[in-house]
Amino acid sequence: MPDETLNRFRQSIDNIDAALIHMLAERFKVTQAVGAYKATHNLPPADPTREDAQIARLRALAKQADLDPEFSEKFLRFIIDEVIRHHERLRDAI
Ligand SMILES: C=C(O[C@@H]1C=C(C(=O)O)C=C[C@H]1O)C(=O)O
Repeated sequence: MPDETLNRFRQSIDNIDAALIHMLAERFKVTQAVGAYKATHNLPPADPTREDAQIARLRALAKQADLDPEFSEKFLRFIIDEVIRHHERLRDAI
C-alpha cells in the first residue's frame, strides 16, 4: 500500500540530494580551475591557513543552522582532501 506521507518526504530528500550533487559539481569545477592556476604558478596544492578559516566559518554556520559542527567539519575535510589530491595530480602532470 503506497504511503503518501513517506513518498512526499522522499521526494523532498531526492530534490535535496540532486541540489547537493549540482553544488558539488560546481565546486569541483572551480577547484579544478584553482588547481590548474596553482600548477602553472608554482603554488602549493594545499593551503592549511585557508582551510582553517573555512572550517572555523563552516562550524559557526553549522551551529547557527542547528547542524552538528563535528559532522560539518568532517564533511568539508573529506571534500578538501579530495580537492588537494586533484591539485597534486595537476601539479605532477606538468
Ligand atoms: C581550492 C583551494 O585549494 C585547496 C582546497 C581548498 C578547498 O577545497 O576549499 C582550500 C584550500 C586548499 O587547501 C584554494 O587554495 O583555494
